[in-house]
Amino acid sequence: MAERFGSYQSEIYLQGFGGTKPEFSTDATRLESSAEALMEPGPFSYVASGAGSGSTVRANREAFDRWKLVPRMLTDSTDRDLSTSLLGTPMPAPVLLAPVGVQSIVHPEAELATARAAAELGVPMVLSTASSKTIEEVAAANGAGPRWFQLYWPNDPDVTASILSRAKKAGYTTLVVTLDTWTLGWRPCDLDQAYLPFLEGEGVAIPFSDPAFRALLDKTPEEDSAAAILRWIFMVTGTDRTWRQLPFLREHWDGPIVLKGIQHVDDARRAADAGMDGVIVSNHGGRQVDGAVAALDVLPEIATAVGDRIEVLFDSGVRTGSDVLKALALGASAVLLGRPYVYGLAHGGEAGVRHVLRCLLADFDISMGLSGNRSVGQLSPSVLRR
Ligand SMILES: Cc1cc2nc3c(=O)[nH]c(=O)nc-3n(C[C@H](O)[C@H](O)[C@H](O)COP(=O)(O)O)c2cc1C
Ligand SMILES: CC(C)CC(=O)C(=O)O
Repeated sequence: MAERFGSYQSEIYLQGFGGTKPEFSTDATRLESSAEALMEPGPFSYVASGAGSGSTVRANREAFDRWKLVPRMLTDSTDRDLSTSLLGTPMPAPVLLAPVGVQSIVHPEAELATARAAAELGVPMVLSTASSKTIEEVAAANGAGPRWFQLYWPNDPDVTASILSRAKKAGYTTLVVTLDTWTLGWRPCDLDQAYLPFLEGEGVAIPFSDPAFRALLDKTPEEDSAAAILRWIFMVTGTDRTWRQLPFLREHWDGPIVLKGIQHVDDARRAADAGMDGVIVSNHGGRQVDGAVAALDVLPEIATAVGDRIEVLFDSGVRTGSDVLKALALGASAVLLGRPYVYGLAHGGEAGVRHVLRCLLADFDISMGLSGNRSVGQLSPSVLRR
């Protein structure tokens, strides 16, 4: 029988029997509110806010609320199996940790804490290029855990090749290339505080430890960090990377490649035609284009168009076990979790991330069973009503 994540519920109730409440809330929304009280205003609003008026952040949630599950009874879903395998990565459940950069603004152990929590549960983490720790440090913390690497694509081929070869050597198996953030979105909450983590020297551990990047600088990052930071920002922003350059990534990465930030069905088709192995349907958690369509609203058409050719993953707005079920039923093969685990990190480092993951997996496990579903492969739009 597969691991029963739902047993976390009994664990919490049994502790309650002895008078002990869980250390952190089991609810993603309440965890966000308590994180606000814990964190400095700059870092909190950097994590929580979105682009412009926040309409896409809200749309991501509203899209989930429009779909309802229709539970079935007496289906004997006791012996359910949540496990799956994606692009060669075996997973205990169809859930990954989304790439989130600059985690040192949230907790001093940053991505190391996240990597340990993910490894303990066997949940793959996707390490961001904008990480506060190096590729190698995070791999060591993640140990035998599954790990993927997310690329913010530098316009210098030597730097790109060097970063990819470090990731490969350190055991990251799948490459996620983020396409939607070639410049930062218009984010009034951060602008009003003039808060940008990069400018405070956060999120540059990977370039600063990279020999190819360092070779380009007149002074080392230790001698002149401001110049090195600006050089890096200019290298990873701009529009000169297009579909035509994708073969370069294929030449320098021999594992699966997934394009993140796909929102139009024609871009998904183009990714499949270009020989990519998957796409992540995502609007970056509403952080880039204010007014962009909810990611869940474009998932079904993309899954229908390319789901038989490449893997279709999903993120933006996942908060509960039912959300995972809904995204899978609408065609995703797995979902990525963003902000909620960052709030877990803020509350309790590794233990906080572990708690958030265990809550999501327990909720998913229980919601699968109670709605009469035994395995993730069995989910289809027929379990939903709009
Ligand atoms: C603070 C923060 C930093 C992020 N950093 C990255 C990043 O470095 N690379 C990336 O591809 N996506 C990044 N994302 C986007 C996430 O990978 C993901 O798409 C998004 O958070 C999903 O939405 P959710 O937060 O509603 O779950 C970041 C998101 C947040 C909140
Ligand atoms: C360091 C940033 C570029 C991370 C990011 O993707 C974001 O803030 O949305």
